[in-house]
Amino acid sequence: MTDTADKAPDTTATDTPPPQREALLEVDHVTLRFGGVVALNDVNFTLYKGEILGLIGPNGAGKTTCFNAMTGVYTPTQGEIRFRGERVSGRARHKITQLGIARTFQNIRLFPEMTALENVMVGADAHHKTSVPSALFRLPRFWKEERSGRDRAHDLLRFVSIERPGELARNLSYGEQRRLEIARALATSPTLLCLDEPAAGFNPAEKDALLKLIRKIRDTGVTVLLIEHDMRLVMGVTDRIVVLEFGKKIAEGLPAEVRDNPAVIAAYLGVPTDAA
Ligand SMILES: Nc1ncnc2c1ncn2[C@@H]1O[C@H](COP(=O)(O)OP(=O)(O)OP(=O)(O)O)[C@@H](O)[C@H]1O
Repeated sequence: MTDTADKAPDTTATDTPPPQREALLEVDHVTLRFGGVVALNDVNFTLYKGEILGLIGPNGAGKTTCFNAMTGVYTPTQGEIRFRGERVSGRARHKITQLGIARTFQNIRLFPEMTALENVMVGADAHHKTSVPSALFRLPRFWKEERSGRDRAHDLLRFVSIERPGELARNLSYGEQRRLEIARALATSPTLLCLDEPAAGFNPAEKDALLKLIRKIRDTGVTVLLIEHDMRLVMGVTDRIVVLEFGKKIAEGLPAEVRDNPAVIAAYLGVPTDAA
């Protein structure tokens, strides 16, 4: 993770839109109010299977609220969110995980006193079929799931380049902890992975490694939704970008289109659109 710090990221991923346009997640005219605050205002976009979609916007634009609405933390005031055609709005969080949506958080939320391996195995539990009696009495199904969960957790740790599965999460480096969160989310075998500012606090070399990891995740067939403030990373890794400002969608398109969009430039520079 040290030799690529100053190289511009490979932007080939931005040249071609995804070949298949099968809708995976539809945010259908979603409005979400917190009292007087309109955190999302008639937001409408579709995430297609197999793509890496960036969700960007200045602080307070509504990005995390949008993630929270997709993952069952909040129910939209108006509109709905559909995943593979099924309504997710208002469903319990664990049901949404079982449908195939996983996420990481802006602030690291690991179990610090558990090992890296155990943290990932907790993620895999979302799909375990072991009944309570089977777990209590250690019936064969329990051991079978325990073993396969452990093997898969080892594979996932290798996938995110964590070499110390037995280390307590709190003893891992900051970068490792962030990657461990990703491994734990992947352990739920998601169809869609939502990453909330995964590069926060990373140095350029760590960002380059993360860019490669996100592509590797997509190459395994997982669709990725990425909230990220680092424009170099966003422009380098996403296929398309949706831009929010004050809860409204102000732009959507290929990274190059979004980068040159006057409304987006104005939103980031904090000047009125017609002055940009
Ligand atoms: N639980 C809540 N109660 C009240 N207001 C909220 C709540 N969550 C978010 N908001 C407000 O909704 C708006 C959107 O916030 P949100 O966190 O979604 O923005 P963001 O784009 O993720 O910002 P950042 O980049 O700073 O994380 C903000 O005005 C915020 O203060």
